[in-house]
Amino acid sequence: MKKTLVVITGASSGIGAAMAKRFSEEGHPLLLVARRLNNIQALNLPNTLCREVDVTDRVAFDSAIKDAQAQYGPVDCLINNAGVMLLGQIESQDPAEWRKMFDVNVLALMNGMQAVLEDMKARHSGTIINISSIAGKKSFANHAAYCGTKFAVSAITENVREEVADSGVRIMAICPGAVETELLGHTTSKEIIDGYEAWKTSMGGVLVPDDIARTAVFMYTQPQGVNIRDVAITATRQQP
Ligand SMILES: NC(=O)C1=CN([C@@H]2O[C@H](COP(=O)(O)OP(=O)(O)OC[C@H]3O[C@@H](n4cnc5c(N)ncnc54)[C@H](OP(=O)(O)O)[C@@H]3O)[C@@H](O)[C@H]2O)C=CC1
Ligand SMILES: O=CCS(=O)(=O)O
Repeated sequence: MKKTLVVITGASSGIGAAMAKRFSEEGHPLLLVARRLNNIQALNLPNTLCREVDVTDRVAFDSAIKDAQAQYGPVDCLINNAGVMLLGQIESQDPAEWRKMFDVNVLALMNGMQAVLEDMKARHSGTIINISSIAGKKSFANHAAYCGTKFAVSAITENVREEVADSGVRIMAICPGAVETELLGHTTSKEIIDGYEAWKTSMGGVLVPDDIARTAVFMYTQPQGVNIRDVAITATRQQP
């Protein structure tokens, strides 16, 4: 059977890059988007359109999806993975940091959902996987704004799931705990980064991106009539 188009945002590193490799191994044509075009091109995956897109640019995001559909047919799976984590305390954090997190983690994710949902509903098929976080289920030190974005992602995912369930379209969330990626590197407080690294060491290491990639493939490859709504996945030794 012909494999269908999978779109992955934030595929230039970490979890997104790992998912790109896994879905490509499954034989899917891909649209990979991120700002670092070199990184996604360097994955060198077959049947893959790589586009330099800032997901907060709705027009550019839509246009990349249209181009991929012209080449590979309808989007059967959209993975909204692009995200930023700028840890800090509300009393002292630069508001530009939380604005950026809400723009990328929440508003761009909604843009992505809107770009593909109408067509998926009309076809009575399709899957959207939103990458939320364990920080979308509970609070963590220095995570107030980030948790706000991920609680929003989880809430939007569940709400839209109900809205489109009757059409046969699946909406899923994956909520990872700490994963070894570049994510922490954008936080501006060295003290917070050091504390987070010490926490990771204290649990003997964390998940690797492929742990999440395998999870996404497992969820997606269930029959269309089966929707694994929400998966929380953490290192066994992660306590909170
Ligand atoms: N690592 C972890 O511990 C956890 C991560 N997550 C979530 O997983 C997702 C992936 O993060 P992870 O792999 O860890 O981190 P990385 O920093 O390695 O990857 C983040 C990805 O998002 C992309 N991105 C960021 N901003 C934009 C933008 N404006 N437009 C397009 N792409 C963008 C980056 O690409 P580029 O810079 O090239 O644009 C990059 O590919 C995020 O949503 C994160 O919140 C959830 C729980 C745990
Ligand atoms: O999303 C990030 C993972 S954690 O910091 O909440 O564990």
